[in-house]
Amino acid sequence: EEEDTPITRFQQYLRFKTAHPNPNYTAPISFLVDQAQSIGLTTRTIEYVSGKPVLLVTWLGSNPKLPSILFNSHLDSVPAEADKWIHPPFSAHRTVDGLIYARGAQDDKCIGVQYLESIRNLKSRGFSPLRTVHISYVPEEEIGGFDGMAKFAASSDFTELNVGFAMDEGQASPGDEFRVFFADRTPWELVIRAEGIPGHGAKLYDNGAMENLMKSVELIAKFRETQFDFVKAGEAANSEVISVNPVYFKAGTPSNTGFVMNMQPSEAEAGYDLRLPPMADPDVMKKRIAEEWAPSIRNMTYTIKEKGKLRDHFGRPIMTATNGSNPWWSVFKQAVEATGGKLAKPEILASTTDARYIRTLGIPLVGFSPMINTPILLHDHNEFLKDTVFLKGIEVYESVISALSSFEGVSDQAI
Ligand SMILES: CSCC[C@H](NC=O)C(=O)O
Ligand SMILES: [Zn+2]
Ligand SMILES: [Zn+2]
Repeated sequence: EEEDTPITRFQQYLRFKTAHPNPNYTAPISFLVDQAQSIGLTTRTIEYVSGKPVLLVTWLGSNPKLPSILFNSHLDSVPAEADKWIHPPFSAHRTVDGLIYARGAQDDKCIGVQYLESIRNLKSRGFSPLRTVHISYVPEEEIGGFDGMAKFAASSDFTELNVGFAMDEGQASPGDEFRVFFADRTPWELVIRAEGIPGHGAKLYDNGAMENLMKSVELIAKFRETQFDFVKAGEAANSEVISVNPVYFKAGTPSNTGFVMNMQPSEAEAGYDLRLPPMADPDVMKKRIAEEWAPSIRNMTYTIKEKGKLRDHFGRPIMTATNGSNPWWSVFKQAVEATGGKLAKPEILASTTDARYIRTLGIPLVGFSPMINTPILLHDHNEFLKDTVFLKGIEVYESVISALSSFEGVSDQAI
C-alpha cells in the first residue's frame, strides 16, 4: 500500500489522463474534491459547458466582505508522444534522484496540488485567513480556455467572488530566481489567402495564386526576422516582440498519388500564429496585414481571429503593475522573500494563459509557478519536476497565501 504524502498525492493527480483531445475531467475533479473536503474546504462544481466542469474550492475568511484572493490552475494538459519519453507520461514515475516524470508535472498540476497542500499546512498550524481564499480548477486552457475560464470569468458566479487579487501559472526558472509574469501576449490566428488564374505548370505568367502567396510569405518572414533580431541582439526578450510563425501552408490540386504536378493552382493559403505583447499597437499590425501581407491588389484576402484583448475598456494595455502602485505586488514579493526566495525581473509570458480573462476584468494577476533550478519543459518530451522543488513550492505558497489573505488593504483604496 502506497503511503499518503504530498508527493504521492501529487503523483496521484499526475496520473489522471488529462491530455487533449480527450481530457478526463471527472476523475481529477473527484480527487481534488476529496482532498479539499479532507482539509475542511468547501467545494462547488459548475458546468458552463456540458462535460467541461470548473471546480471552485473555498476557504472562508473571517471578513468575507473584503475582496477575496483567487488561485487558478487548469485541469487539462497537452498531448504527449509516449514512445519518445523515458518514462510513460502518465506514470508519474519518481527516479532515485527524485525527478517525477509526467505530462503536466510543470504545466500546471504542480500548482494545483501545492495550493491545497499549503492550505492543509496553514490549517494544521491554526492559521485562519482574514480574506476569503478561492482556488479554481478550470478545463480547456491548453486550447484557449473558451469553454473554461472565458465562461467562468464572464459568469455572475465569478463576479460574486469579488476577487481583489489573483494568481495563475507561470513558468519554471533554470536559474535560482523565481520567475513572475505581469502580462501574457495576445494570440491572433492569421490566415492569408491568394487567388489567381490557374495555368499549365510549364507556363511563366504573373499573378498566379502561388506566386502571390509566396510574396507574402517572404514579406512575413522578413518581418519575423526583424523582430527576432531584437531578441538575438539582446535588446528585447522573446515575449516583448511580435512573433509570427507559419503553422500551415495549403495549396495544390490533389491527385491519387499526391498532387497534380503540372498545374499551377488557383488558390493558396497560409496560416500563422501571431502573438502581440501588450504594448503593441493592434491597428498598426492590422494595417501592415491589409497593405503588405495580404493586399487586394495581389488578389489576396485574410482573416484574423483575435483570441484575446490587448486593451482594457479604458484603452490601456492589459497588464498588472509590479511596483509600489500595486500594494498586492509588494505583499506577494515580501511573502516570497520571507521564504529565502528571490524574484527575477517581472516578465511578459511569451505564450498565453487563462490569466488574460481575469486581467481583462481589471483584476491584478501575477503568473507564478514556484520552480527554480528547473529546466523549462512545458509541452516538451520528458516533462518532470524534482520532488524537493515541488515541496519547496508548498512552503512558498504557505507564505504567499497567508500574507495575501491577511492583507488588510490600504485605507484610501477599496481593495
Ligand atoms: C488561443 S489561446 C492558446 C492558449 C495556449 N496556452 C498554452 O499553451 C497557447 O497557445 O499559448
Ligand atoms: Zn499551463
Ligand atoms: Zn500548457
